Amino acid sequence: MIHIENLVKRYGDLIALDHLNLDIKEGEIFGLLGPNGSGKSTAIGCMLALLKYDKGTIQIFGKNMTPDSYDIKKEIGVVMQNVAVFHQMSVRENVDYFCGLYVTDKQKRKKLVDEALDFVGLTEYAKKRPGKLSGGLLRRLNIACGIAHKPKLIIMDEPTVAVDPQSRNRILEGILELNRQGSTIIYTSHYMEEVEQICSRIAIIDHGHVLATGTCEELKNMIKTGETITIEAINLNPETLSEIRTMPNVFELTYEEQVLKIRLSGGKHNLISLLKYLGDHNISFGRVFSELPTLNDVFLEITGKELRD
Ligand SMILES: Nc1ncnc2c1ncn2[C@@H]1O[C@H](COP(=O)(O)OP(=O)(O)OP(=O)(O)O)[C@@H](O)[C@H]1O
Repeated sequence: MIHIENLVKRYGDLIALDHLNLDIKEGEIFGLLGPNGSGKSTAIGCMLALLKYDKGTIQIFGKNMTPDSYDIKKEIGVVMQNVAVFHQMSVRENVDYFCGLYVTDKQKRKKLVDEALDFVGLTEYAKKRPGKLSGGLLRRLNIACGIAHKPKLIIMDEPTVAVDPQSRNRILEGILELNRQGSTIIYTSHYMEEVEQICSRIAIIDHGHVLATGTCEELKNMIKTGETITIEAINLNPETLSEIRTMPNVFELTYEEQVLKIRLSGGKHNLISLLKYLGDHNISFGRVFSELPTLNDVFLEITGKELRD
């Protein structure tokens, strides 16, 4: 559905996209995951031909995307990071206006607008002005405006930023439903939990470059970390730390602010062995956590820094 090859975009001296390559298939919810400033919004702007780029090609539905590719654009729905609605119009009039850019038949549009309002749970607010809506409801209105014309491809740029948990869940559920109804979705976020929850495939990007692509499982299998064990323990001495470091499967150990963090490369019964070691050496400890790898671990291993930074 989308093929992006060697995309380069500069803002003056800054290289925002550095030979970005992406292939997105029909039916996917494709996550673009990267920290702030990694180039997600710029990539979207280029895909939509809203930004000029310096090098590379972008094909959507098998055709080159250009600013006047109206046949392609009418099949795309966009939900941008910043809420863009008209405050002097009602909720319903806003959705009707944006839907009207694609659908001229009034009867057909009425049905689509009703469906979109119902879909985002704003039917009861239809006559209200956007200024009367909470932040979460405003985001839902932004989504209704972008999807009412039932596009084949929906591009969402961080639609849940600064949204309360209830609206966030509603938005994520809505995205899954849109996908079930047949839309392919591109979803950008720096929240790894969201991406993990809804995306069928993910590209991790940093500095305008794709670092890894795959399903969540595939990405986690690319890294050495199989398990991370965290133990609260006070005043561990260097001898203890070096003994733990030599235990089977341990490949990294840190001890900061009385918290011991051990990364292990797979293996079984790691936690039991560690607790036995602490017990045998009369070392008292507080809370203990064992975690399977997250997308943050994938990012950390590839870049050496946290996704949350
Ligand atoms: N109009 C602009 N002029 C100059 N630099 C820009 C412009 N827009 C973005 N940048 C820079 O390009 C880089 C990529 O930014 P971009 O907004 O695409 O990243 P992002 O991953 O979408 O981040 P965020 O989640 O914060 O929106 C950043 O270094 C950013 O400061």
